Amino acid sequence: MIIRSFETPQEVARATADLFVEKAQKAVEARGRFSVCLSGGNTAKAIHDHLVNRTDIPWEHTYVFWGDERTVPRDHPDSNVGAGFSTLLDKVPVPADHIFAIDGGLEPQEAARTYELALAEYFEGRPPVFDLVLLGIGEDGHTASLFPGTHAIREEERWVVAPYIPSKDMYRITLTAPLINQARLVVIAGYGENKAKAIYEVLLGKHQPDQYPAQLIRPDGGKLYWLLDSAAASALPAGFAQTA
Ligand SMILES: O=C1O[C@H](COP(=O)(O)O)[C@@H](O)[C@H](O)[C@H]1O
Repeated sequence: MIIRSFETPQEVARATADLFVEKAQKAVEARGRFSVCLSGGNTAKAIHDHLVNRTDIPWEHTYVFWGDERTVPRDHPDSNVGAGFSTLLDKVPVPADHIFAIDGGLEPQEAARTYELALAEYFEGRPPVFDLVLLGIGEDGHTASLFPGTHAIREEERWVVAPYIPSKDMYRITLTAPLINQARLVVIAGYGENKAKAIYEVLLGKHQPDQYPAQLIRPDGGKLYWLLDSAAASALPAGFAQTA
C-alpha cells in the first residue's frame, strides 16, 4: 500500500489523473484494452476535470464502469453515472459501446443483478479484473457504497449488491469488496479535514470493517494507493504518508 499526501485537493486530482494515464497506456500496450471503474462524489469530479484535458489517454481502447450508483435515473442530479457523463464522458472520445453504466432507475436488486450480468459478459465469464478502480472515501469510512453496518460489507460471493443504507434512507448499488480487490490497481482519493478521522481509523485503527468499510479494500495481487490532501492526512502521524 502506498500512501501519499499533497498540499491541495488539486494536486490529489492531478496525481490520480497521472496514475489513470499511466495505467491506461500500460494496459492497452499489454492487453489491448483498459478497463476502469469510476466513482462518484466531489472527488471524482475534480479528477475528471484533469482527465478531460489530457491528450495522452487511449480513449478508443478504454472501457468504463462504475463502482457504485444511487437509486435514481441517470438524469437525476444525484446520479454518479450522470455526473460521470457530464464531467468526463461527454467530453472525451470513448466509444458509446465501451460504457457500462449501472442503471439506477431499475428496482435496486434487479439493477445489481443486471450489472453482474454485464460484467460477466464483458469479462467472458471469468472473475472481473479491472485495470483500475477509482474510489472515494466518506467521512463515515464508506467507500464505493459499502456503508458501515450494512450487509454489503459482509458479502463474499456476489460481485454487485444493492444494500439499504439507513443513514441515507435509500438503496445503493455497489461493487463488493471481493470484486474490487481483484483489480490491478485501486486508488482511494480523498480531501478535506472532515475525512481525517475516518482515514486515521481505516489506516491505523483497530480492524473493524463493519464500522470503517474502507478497511476491506486490500487488493489481492494488485496495488493500492491512498492519495490525500494535507487536511485529509492531518490525523496521521508525521511521516506516515509520503509527501510529494
Ligand atoms: O456517496 C458517495 O461518496 C463517496 C465519497 O464522495 P465525496 O463527495 O466525498 O468525494 C464516493 O466515492 C461514492 O462514489 C459516492 O457514491
